[in-house]
Amino acid sequence: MATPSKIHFATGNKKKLEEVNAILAAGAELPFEVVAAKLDLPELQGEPEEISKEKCRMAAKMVGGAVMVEDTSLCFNALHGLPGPYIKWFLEKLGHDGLNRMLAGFEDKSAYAQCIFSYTPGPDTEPIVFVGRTEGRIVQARGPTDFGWDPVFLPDGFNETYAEMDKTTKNTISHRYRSLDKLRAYLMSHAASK
Ligand SMILES: O=P(O)(O)OP(=O)(O)OP(=O)(O)OC[C@H]1O[C@@H](n2cnc3c(O)ncnc32)[C@H](O)[C@@H]1O
Ligand SMILES: [Mg+2]
Repeated sequence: MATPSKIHFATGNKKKLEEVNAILAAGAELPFEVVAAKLDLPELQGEPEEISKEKCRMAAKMVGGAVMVEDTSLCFNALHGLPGPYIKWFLEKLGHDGLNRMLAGFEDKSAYAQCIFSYTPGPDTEPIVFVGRTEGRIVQARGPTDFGWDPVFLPDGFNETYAEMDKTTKNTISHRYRSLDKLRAYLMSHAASK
């Protein structure tokens, strides 16, 4: 189905919205407009791709139009991918220090951040999924604490945590950038030619 002129980004997270806007603004001019829909969507459980699609279907019903949603996981390799989609609660209950302590008994501190965008042009269409990953490791918290687990995630190839680095740098290497870039390419290639 052709890309509509207006797509709702359904999220309750202001920081995600800021990054999505910044990432999209840094690229080519878009043939569609992204508008924020502050919906309080349930935190579903299950496999990440299924969670994301179901959330997208629910949001599309609520807004009655085209929707994109996004879910972010933080996966520790020593724990076979956990906390994964449950990172929100682990962070809330344990804090940055607790996330480090979870890995205290393991030599392997490697982790990856994963972002899944789902998009649907409307409530009656099956959502499609775009996955982006950034590899790194878990370190003691460094940098500003205004966005989730940014202070404890050190992306591979960098000496600064997500929290310490420039926003513009994070937005060219992040899990969010990598999945949103795929969604953007899809939307651009499906835009009706004028
Ligand atoms: O309404 P939604 O879009 O679901 O927003 P949310 O805050 O509930 O977000 P998630 O369900 O995706 O949960 C992911 C958790 O990881 C945090 N998070 C998401 N993206 C992040 C990023 O790029 N850096 C650090 N923390 C992030 C976020 O604050 C949550 O605690
Ligand atoms: Mg959520």
